[in-house]
Amino acid sequence: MLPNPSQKYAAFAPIQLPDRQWPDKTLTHAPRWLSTDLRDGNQALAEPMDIPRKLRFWEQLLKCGFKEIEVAFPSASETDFQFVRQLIEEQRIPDDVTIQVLTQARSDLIERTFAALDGVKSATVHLYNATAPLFRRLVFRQSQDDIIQLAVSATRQIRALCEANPNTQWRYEYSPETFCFTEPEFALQICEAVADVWEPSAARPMIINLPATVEVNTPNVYADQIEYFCRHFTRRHDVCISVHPHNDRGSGVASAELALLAGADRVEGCLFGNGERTGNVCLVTLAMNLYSQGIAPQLDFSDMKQVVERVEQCNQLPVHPRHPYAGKLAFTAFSGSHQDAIKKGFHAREQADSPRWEMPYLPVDPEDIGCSYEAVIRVNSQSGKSGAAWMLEQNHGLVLPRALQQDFSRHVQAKTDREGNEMTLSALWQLYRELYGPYPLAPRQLLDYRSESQADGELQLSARVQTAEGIVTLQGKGNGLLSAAAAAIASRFKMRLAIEDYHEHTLGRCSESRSAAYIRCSFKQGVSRWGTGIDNDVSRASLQALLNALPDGDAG
Ligand SMILES: CC(=O)SCCNC(=O)CCNC(=O)[C@H](O)C(C)(C)COP(=O)(O)OP(=O)(O)OC[C@H]1O[C@@H](n2cnc3c(N)ncnc32)[C@H](O)[C@@H]1OP(=O)(O)O
Ligand SMILES: CC(C)C(=O)C(=O)O
Ligand SMILES: [Mg+2]
Repeated sequence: MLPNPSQKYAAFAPIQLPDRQWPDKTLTHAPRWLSTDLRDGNQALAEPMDIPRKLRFWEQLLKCGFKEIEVAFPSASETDFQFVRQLIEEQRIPDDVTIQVLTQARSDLIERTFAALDGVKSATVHLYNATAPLFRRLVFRQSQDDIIQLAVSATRQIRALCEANPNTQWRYEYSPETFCFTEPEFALQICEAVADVWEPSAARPMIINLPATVEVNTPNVYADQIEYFCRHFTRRHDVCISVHPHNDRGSGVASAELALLAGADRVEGCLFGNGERTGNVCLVTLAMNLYSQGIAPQLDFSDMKQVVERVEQCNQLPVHPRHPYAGKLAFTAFSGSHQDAIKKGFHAREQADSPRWEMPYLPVDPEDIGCSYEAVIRVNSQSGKSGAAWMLEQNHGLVLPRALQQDFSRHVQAKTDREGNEMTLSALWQLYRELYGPYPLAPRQLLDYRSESQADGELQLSARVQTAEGIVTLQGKGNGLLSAAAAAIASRFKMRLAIEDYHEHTLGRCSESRSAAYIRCSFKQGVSRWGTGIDNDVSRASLQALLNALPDGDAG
């Protein structure tokens, strides 16, 4: 890279608009959406879609609720042409959906475009030509007047062809391609000239699409350009102003949002930001951003995973795991403090009587877009006590006491740090059972027990326990079941122990629920250990928890 890049790259001169209004506006409703996945998205693929792939994508777009879909550049290829024919001839276009097709301002290409559209009920014909100084000078080698003439005469031809086919409801879209680095006055001038030919009205709909063909500015500059255009365009109230941001600087979404504040009515883009170079603006992100602010986006992503799968299949490109709302990791927290806050958020939500979503770190409820809470918290060496506790609670119903969470977390931390891996749920559960029970077959498995109240108010316990050496019988007395059991263990296994902590809860909500018991015992030299027992009977669960808290072997 250059030590002084200014020798090579000139900074863009921002537009002068000191009385700009857009910074004080807020978004209150969804814009009109146009998906250009089958055109701008498609033209950016190494292997453009064949007709079956295009059809699958088309069905997906309908399912998501798109009402305007740019389906092809019919004069570009036989595939694109035939795709449009197939949609029309097989009557695949719902009455409330308008297809759009793109053409250059070249007479033969316009003819071919109309041939593709023959017999369609309604369609938008989209004409583009680049207007920026660099393109006028380098690509077209034409003056401003020549460039205006190119657009005007193509519009005349399009109008005539529309009028020659009155059975179709026609809409016309004009894009001064490269708008975002065209002189604002010239962009206005060419759009005025084109609109003078089309004569837009309610009966003759027109869309002026102002693309950020290559994103060259910060989004506020694009917003200024849009506001300037909207304020000065003579026929503003007769046209729909559309934006078409690309993402070269990574701010396509911000550009679209600020452009909407600045007066745009419509956004063109692609699902998950596919499109030329770094992509078109991502329509999923834009829609979900509105949704997260309580605004119905008029697009449906209730089954986000399915949409991702279908789009990946059609585009043959992966959706990034960190893609907003849709990536595999979009709702996942590995880090301890995030997990702790999310776990508290979910607990608070269970108690809350308001539907309001108030969740640390999660801007929307994953359930709304068909994602389970399973992937929300995952455990590795960056995780704290809450992560592992959450996974056990969600998947095994165990609500660990805080001190047990801390104890377990130390073991999880040591293991994940040592192995450098994420810990799966099954590995986590296995570690938990190894440390605390409940085992399928514990080293000391309670078989049965009897307890009797004594005249002195104490309880006499007799319990049979299966050990590796065979069945042993424990006998002890205490002022309750657990103290009797502790006395019995102390005498049978020759260990000193004291019960320091005891917790129990039911697993699940029905009356046949099982119980989980957690016990912490201290042994000599300050050693303490936890055990967990699960049983249909709470007393058996407690006794087993106590047995599971004992150290291996007979030495205490
Ligand atoms: C920003 C965008 O996404 S714009 C859309 C871009 N999409 C595509 O290009 C995909 C489909 N395109 C194609 O298949 C081909 O480019 C075609 C069929 C349209 C045209 O192919 P060709 O006739 O071989 O021309 P080519 O693609 O090289 O186009 C360049 C010529 O078109 C001219 N041109 C470029 N854009 C336009 C336009 N919008 N209107 C009129 N002429 C144009 C160029 O100045 C150049 O003219 P020249 O040959 O006299 O120098
Ligand atoms: C054809 C136009 C709208 C385009 O795709 C662009 O400018 O990016
Ligand atoms: Mg584009």
